[in-house]
Amino acid sequence: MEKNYLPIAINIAGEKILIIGGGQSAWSKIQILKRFDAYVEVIALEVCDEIKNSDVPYTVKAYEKVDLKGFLMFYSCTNNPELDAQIARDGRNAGVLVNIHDQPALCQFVSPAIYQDGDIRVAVSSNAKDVYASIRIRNEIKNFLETKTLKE
Ligand SMILES: C[C@@]1(CC(=O)O)C2=NC(=C\c3[nH]c(c(CCC(=O)O)c3CC(=O)O)Cc3[nH]c(c(CC(=O)O)c3CCC(=O)O)/C=C3\N/C(=C\2)[C@@H](CCC(=O)O)[C@]3(C)CC(=O)O)/[C@H]1CCC(=O)O
Ligand SMILES: NC(=O)c1ccc[n+]([C@@H]2O[C@H](COP(=O)([O-])OP(=O)(O)OC[C@H]3O[C@@H](n4cnc5c(N)ncnc54)[C@H](O)[C@@H]3O)[C@@H](O)[C@H]2O)c1
Repeated sequence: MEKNYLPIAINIAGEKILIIGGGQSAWSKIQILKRFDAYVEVIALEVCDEIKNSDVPYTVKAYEKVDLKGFLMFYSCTNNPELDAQIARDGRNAGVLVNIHDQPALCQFVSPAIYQDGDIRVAVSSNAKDVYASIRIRNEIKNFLETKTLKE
Protein backbone atom coordinates (compact mmCIF):
# COMPACT_ATOMS: atom_id res chain seq x y z
CA MET A 1 0.00 0.00 0.00
CA GLU A 2 1.25 3.52 -0.76
CA LYS A 3 2.66 5.36 2.25
CA ASN A 4 0.39 7.98 3.82
CA TYR A 5 2.06 9.74 6.76
CA LEU A 6 -0.03 11.31 9.52
CA PRO A 7 1.82 14.36 10.91
CA ILE A 8 1.66 14.04 14.70
CA ALA A 9 3.52 15.66 17.57
CA ILE A 10 5.08 13.06 19.84
CA ASN A 11 6.58 13.68 23.27
CA ILE A 12 10.14 12.32 23.40
CA ALA A 13 11.42 14.00 26.58
CA GLY A 14 13.12 11.22 28.55
CA GLU A 15 12.04 8.56 26.04
CA LYS A 16 14.58 5.96 24.94
CA ILE A 17 15.56 6.28 21.27
CA LEU A 18 18.18 4.10 19.60
CA ILE A 19 20.45 5.17 16.77
CA ILE A 20 22.07 2.37 14.78
CA GLY A 21 25.20 3.73 13.08
CA GLY A 22 27.63 6.39 14.22
CA GLY A 23 28.47 8.54 11.15
CA GLN A 24 27.43 12.08 10.20
CA SER A 25 23.83 11.07 9.44
CA ALA A 26 23.55 9.62 12.93
CA TRP A 27 25.09 12.76 14.43
CA SER A 28 22.57 15.01 12.58
CA LYS A 29 19.68 12.96 14.00
CA ILE A 30 21.14 12.96 17.51
CA GLN A 31 21.39 16.76 17.57
CA ILE A 32 17.70 17.15 16.67
CA LEU A 33 16.56 14.50 19.17
CA LYS A 34 18.62 16.06 22.00
CA ARG A 35 16.96 19.44 21.34
CA PHE A 36 13.72 17.72 22.29
CA ASP A 37 15.25 16.09 25.42
CA ALA A 38 15.22 12.47 24.23
CA TYR A 39 17.35 9.84 25.94
CA VAL A 40 19.48 8.73 22.98
CA GLU A 41 21.79 5.71 22.75
CA VAL A 42 24.02 4.69 19.84
CA ILE A 43 25.28 1.32 18.66
CA ALA A 44 27.75 1.20 15.78
CA LEU A 45 30.81 -0.57 14.48
CA GLU A 46 32.57 2.79 14.39
CA VAL A 47 31.62 6.10 15.99
CA CYS A 48 32.55 9.58 14.70
CA ASP A 49 34.42 12.07 16.89
CA GLU A 50 31.34 14.27 17.37
CA ILE A 51 29.51 11.39 19.07
CA LYS A 52 32.61 10.33 21.01
CA ASN A 53 32.97 13.88 22.36
CA SER A 54 29.27 14.22 23.24
CA ASP A 55 27.41 12.97 26.32
CA VAL A 56 25.51 10.37 24.24
CA PRO A 57 26.20 6.81 25.42
CA TYR A 58 27.47 4.54 22.65
CA THR A 59 28.39 0.87 22.31
CA VAL A 60 30.80 -0.31 19.65
CA LYS A 61 29.20 -3.50 18.33
CA ALA A 62 27.51 -5.07 15.32
CA TYR A 63 23.72 -4.61 15.22
CA GLU A 64 21.60 -7.50 16.50
CA LYS A 65 17.82 -7.71 16.66
CA VAL A 66 17.91 -7.91 20.46
CA ASP A 67 19.35 -4.35 20.53
CA LEU A 68 15.88 -2.93 19.72
CA LYS A 69 14.35 -4.14 22.97
CA GLY A 70 13.06 -1.42 25.29
CA PHE A 71 13.18 1.50 22.81
CA LEU A 72 10.21 3.65 21.77
CA MET A 73 11.67 4.06 18.30
CA PHE A 74 14.90 3.89 16.39
CA TYR A 75 16.75 5.44 13.48
CA SER A 76 18.97 3.31 11.29
CA CYS A 77 21.88 5.27 9.79
CA THR A 78 24.11 2.40 8.65
CA ASN A 79 24.39 3.48 5.01
CA ASN A 80 23.99 -0.21 4.10
CA PRO A 81 20.75 -0.94 2.17
CA GLU A 82 20.74 -4.70 2.81
CA LEU A 83 21.28 -4.28 6.53
CA ASP A 84 18.70 -1.47 6.62
CA ALA A 85 16.06 -3.70 5.02
CA GLN A 86 16.72 -6.36 7.68
CA ILE A 87 16.61 -3.76 10.46
CA ALA A 88 13.29 -2.41 9.11
CA ARG A 89 11.77 -5.92 9.23
CA ASP A 90 13.14 -6.52 12.74
CA GLY A 91 11.66 -3.23 13.95
CA ARG A 92 8.20 -4.10 12.68
CA ASN A 93 8.38 -7.56 14.25
CA ALA A 94 9.55 -6.09 17.56
CA GLY A 95 6.86 -3.37 17.52
CA VAL A 96 9.44 -0.57 17.69
CA LEU A 97 8.85 2.39 15.35
CA VAL A 98 11.32 2.38 12.45
CA ASN A 99 13.09 5.17 10.58
CA ILE A 100 15.70 4.26 7.98
CA HIS A 101 17.85 7.24 7.00
CA ASP A 102 16.89 8.63 3.57
CA GLN A 103 14.88 5.51 2.65
CA PRO A 104 11.21 6.49 3.01
CA ALA A 105 10.06 3.19 1.47
CA LEU A 106 11.38 1.39 4.57
CA CYS A 107 10.14 3.92 7.16
CA GLN A 108 7.19 3.77 9.54
CA PHE A 109 7.68 7.44 10.38
CA VAL A 110 9.57 10.33 8.79
CA SER A 111 10.74 13.68 10.10
CA PRO A 112 9.25 16.95 8.88
CA ALA A 113 11.15 20.21 8.39
CA ILE A 114 10.63 22.12 11.63
CA TYR A 115 10.37 25.74 12.69
CA GLN A 116 10.27 26.26 16.43
CA ASP A 117 9.63 29.41 18.45
CA GLY A 118 9.27 28.36 22.07
CA ASP A 119 6.19 26.21 22.42
CA ILE A 120 5.02 26.98 18.90
CA ARG A 121 6.19 24.39 16.36
CA VAL A 122 5.48 24.32 12.66
CA ALA A 123 6.22 21.05 10.87
CA VAL A 124 6.19 20.67 7.09
CA SER A 125 6.12 17.29 5.41
CA SER A 126 5.72 16.25 1.78
CA ASN A 127 4.56 12.73 2.63
CA ALA A 128 8.27 11.91 2.12
CA LYS A 129 7.97 12.78 -1.58
CA ASP A 130 9.95 16.02 -1.85
CA VAL A 131 12.10 17.02 1.10
CA TYR A 132 13.39 20.09 -0.77
CA ALA A 133 9.79 21.41 -1.03
CA SER A 134 9.36 20.81 2.72
CA ILE A 135 12.51 22.78 3.52
CA ARG A 136 11.55 25.63 1.13
CA ILE A 137 8.01 25.95 2.52
CA ARG A 138 9.30 25.77 6.12
CA ASN A 139 11.70 28.62 5.32
CA GLU A 140 8.87 30.68 3.79
CA ILE A 141 6.70 30.14 6.89
CA LYS A 142 9.65 31.02 9.14
CA ASN A 143 10.27 34.26 7.21
CA PHE A 144 6.56 35.10 7.33
CA LEU A 145 6.31 34.52 11.09
CA GLU A 146 9.52 36.38 11.88
CA THR A 147 8.51 39.39 9.73
CA LYS A 148 5.07 39.40 11.35
CA THR A 149 6.64 39.39 14.85
CA LEU A 150 8.93 42.30 13.93
CA LYS A 151 5.91 44.38 12.78
CA GLU A 152 3.91 43.72 15.96
C1 LIG B 1 13.30 17.95 6.92
C2 LIG B 1 14.46 17.06 7.35
C3 LIG B 1 14.20 16.69 8.78
C4 LIG B 1 15.18 15.71 9.40
O1 LIG B 1 16.02 15.09 8.73
O2 LIG B 1 15.06 15.56 10.63
C5 LIG B 1 14.51 15.94 6.36
N1 LIG B 1 15.60 16.00 5.60
C6 LIG B 1 16.37 17.07 5.95
C7 LIG B 1 17.52 17.49 5.26
C8 LIG B 1 18.01 17.01 3.99
N2 LIG B 1 17.61 15.88 3.37
C9 LIG B 1 18.33 15.76 2.20
C10 LIG B 1 19.20 16.89 2.07
C11 LIG B 1 20.18 17.17 0.92
C12 LIG B 1 21.58 16.91 1.31
C13 LIG B 1 21.88 15.47 1.51
O3 LIG B 1 21.85 14.72 0.50
O4 LIG B 1 22.22 15.07 2.66
C14 LIG B 1 18.99 17.69 3.20
C15 LIG B 1 19.64 19.00 3.54
C16 LIG B 1 20.60 18.90 4.70
O5 LIG B 1 21.07 17.81 5.12
O6 LIG B 1 20.94 20.00 5.15
C17 LIG B 1 18.25 14.71 1.18
C18 LIG B 1 17.25 13.63 1.30
N3 LIG B 1 16.36 13.41 2.33
C19 LIG B 1 15.61 12.32 2.04
C20 LIG B 1 16.07 11.76 0.83
C21 LIG B 1 15.55 10.46 0.20
C22 LIG B 1 14.30 10.64 -0.56
O7 LIG B 1 13.72 11.75 -0.61
O8 LIG B 1 13.89 9.62 -1.14
C23 LIG B 1 17.08 12.61 0.34
C24 LIG B 1 17.85 12.53 -0.98
C25 LIG B 1 17.00 13.30 -1.99
C26 LIG B 1 17.62 13.39 -3.36
O9 LIG B 1 17.33 12.47 -4.15
O10 LIG B 1 18.35 14.33 -3.62
C27 LIG B 1 14.55 11.83 2.84
C28 LIG B 1 13.94 12.44 3.91
N4 LIG B 1 14.25 13.68 4.38
C29 LIG B 1 13.32 13.99 5.33
C30 LIG B 1 13.48 15.01 6.23
C31 LIG B 1 12.19 13.03 5.33
C32 LIG B 1 11.04 13.48 4.40
C33 LIG B 1 10.37 14.78 4.86
C34 LIG B 1 9.18 15.13 4.05
O11 LIG B 1 8.10 14.52 4.27
O12 LIG B 1 9.26 16.02 3.19
C35 LIG B 1 12.93 11.82 4.80
C36 LIG B 1 12.03 10.77 4.17
C37 LIG B 1 13.80 11.26 5.90
C38 LIG B 1 13.12 10.68 7.09
O13 LIG B 1 12.53 11.36 7.89
O14 LIG B 1 13.25 9.47 7.17
C39 LIG B 1 15.85 17.74 7.19
C40 LIG B 1 15.69 19.28 7.13
C41 LIG B 1 16.82 20.05 7.68
C42 LIG B 1 16.33 21.46 7.92
O15 LIG B 1 15.59 21.65 8.90
O16 LIG B 1 16.70 22.37 7.16
N1 LIG C 1 23.08 14.72 7.39
C1 LIG C 1 23.65 13.75 6.67
O1 LIG C 1 23.01 12.80 6.34
C2 LIG C 1 25.07 13.91 6.27
C3 LIG C 1 25.69 15.08 6.63
C4 LIG C 1 27.00 15.28 6.21
C5 LIG C 1 27.65 14.35 5.47
N2 LIG C 1 27.05 13.18 5.13
C6 LIG C 1 27.84 12.24 4.36
O2 LIG C 1 27.09 11.16 3.84
C7 LIG C 1 27.91 9.98 3.82
C8 LIG C 1 27.25 8.87 4.59
O3 LIG C 1 27.20 9.19 5.99
P1 LIG C 1 26.40 8.25 6.97
O4 LIG C 1 26.54 8.77 8.34
O5 LIG C 1 25.03 8.05 6.41
O6 LIG C 1 27.13 6.84 6.79
P2 LIG C 1 28.55 6.34 7.29
O7 LIG C 1 28.96 5.26 6.32
O8 LIG C 1 29.48 7.44 7.57
O9 LIG C 1 28.23 5.66 8.69
C9 LIG C 1 27.60 4.41 8.81
C10 LIG C 1 27.63 3.97 10.26
O10 LIG C 1 26.96 2.72 10.38
C11 LIG C 1 27.75 1.84 11.16
N3 LIG C 1 27.45 0.46 10.79
C12 LIG C 1 27.55 -0.12 9.57
N4 LIG C 1 27.22 -1.43 9.65
C13 LIG C 1 26.89 -1.67 10.95
C14 LIG C 1 26.47 -2.84 11.67
N5 LIG C 1 26.33 -4.04 11.07
N6 LIG C 1 26.22 -2.73 13.00
C15 LIG C 1 26.38 -1.53 13.63
N7 LIG C 1 26.79 -0.40 12.98
C16 LIG C 1 27.04 -0.48 11.67
C17 LIG C 1 29.19 2.24 10.85
O11 LIG C 1 30.06 1.78 11.88
C18 LIG C 1 29.07 3.75 10.80
O12 LIG C 1 29.15 4.28 12.10
C19 LIG C 1 29.24 10.37 4.44
O13 LIG C 1 30.12 10.64 3.41
C20 LIG C 1 28.88 11.59 5.24
O14 LIG C 1 29.99 12.43 5.44
C21 LIG C 1 25.77 12.95 5.53
